[in-house]
Amino acid sequence: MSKLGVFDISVRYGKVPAVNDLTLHVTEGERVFVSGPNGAGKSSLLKAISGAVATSHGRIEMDGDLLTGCAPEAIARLGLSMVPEGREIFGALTVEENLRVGTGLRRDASAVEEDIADIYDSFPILGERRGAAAGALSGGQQQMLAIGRALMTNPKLIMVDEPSLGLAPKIVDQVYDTLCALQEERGLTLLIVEQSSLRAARVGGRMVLMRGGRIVGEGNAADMADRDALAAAYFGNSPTETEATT
Ligand SMILES: Nc1ncnc2c1ncn2[C@@H]1O[C@H](COP(=O)(O)OP(=O)(O)OP(=O)(O)O)[C@@H](O)[C@H]1O
Repeated sequence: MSKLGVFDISVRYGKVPAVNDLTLHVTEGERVFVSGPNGAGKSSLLKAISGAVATSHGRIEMDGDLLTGCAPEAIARLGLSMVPEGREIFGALTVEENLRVGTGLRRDASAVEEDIADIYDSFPILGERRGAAAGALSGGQQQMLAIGRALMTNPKLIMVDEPSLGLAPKIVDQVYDTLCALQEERGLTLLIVEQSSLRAARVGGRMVLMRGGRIVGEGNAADMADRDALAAAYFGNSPTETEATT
């Protein structure tokens, strides 16, 4: 069953095209990696889905609900959460205050407490450090906090923009182990921007390769890492173009 449907969307920043006529379908419970070189439009795609940037045409649906034109808060209420690139943690606030950001308007105060307890169950280190300033956490712990905060709206679909950024490989392993465990426990659908095709192959899932705002390759992450599709995109030929010339 299709969880997320992106139909022929484009995103522009003034005259700069970032996403061009892109169509993508994500099935419920699926794990999809979006890869590709810098400037390919990966972040813009995620931002368009979460409502953070407007599309110039096309439409986006989740569970049949139209997301296009909705405010990010309304999209979050429908069950879609985003962990942004760079995490956007409030360093001067405590871990727990970071988790509570945005819950002030929730009427279900007891459910907020339960959600926080659930997050401490999933991330014991956050529970241990609940009173510490978030800025004092390690990079890996901050990534866990950003994921924990995204869980506070009880999403069914989580988008994560470059969870590996700036983290040592061992810590990246832990972040992905946690994401995969959460996916299993909560039946989540995951859409992840990941620069490393090898990493995506190791974690497993479907990989979508972007270049110039378009999808230029798609397949099982392990197969994609084996092929030269990624290199082709980096060096200027789409996989189809490469095949045509060999
Ligand atoms: N706020 C902005 N204003 C103007 N142009 C932008 C803005 N954000 C992104 N762009 C441009 O849009 C295009 C796509 O950028 P985007 O950040 O979506 O790509 P990306 O694949 O996520 O790259 P990276 O891996 O470097 O984050 C690039 O040409 C970029 O320079």
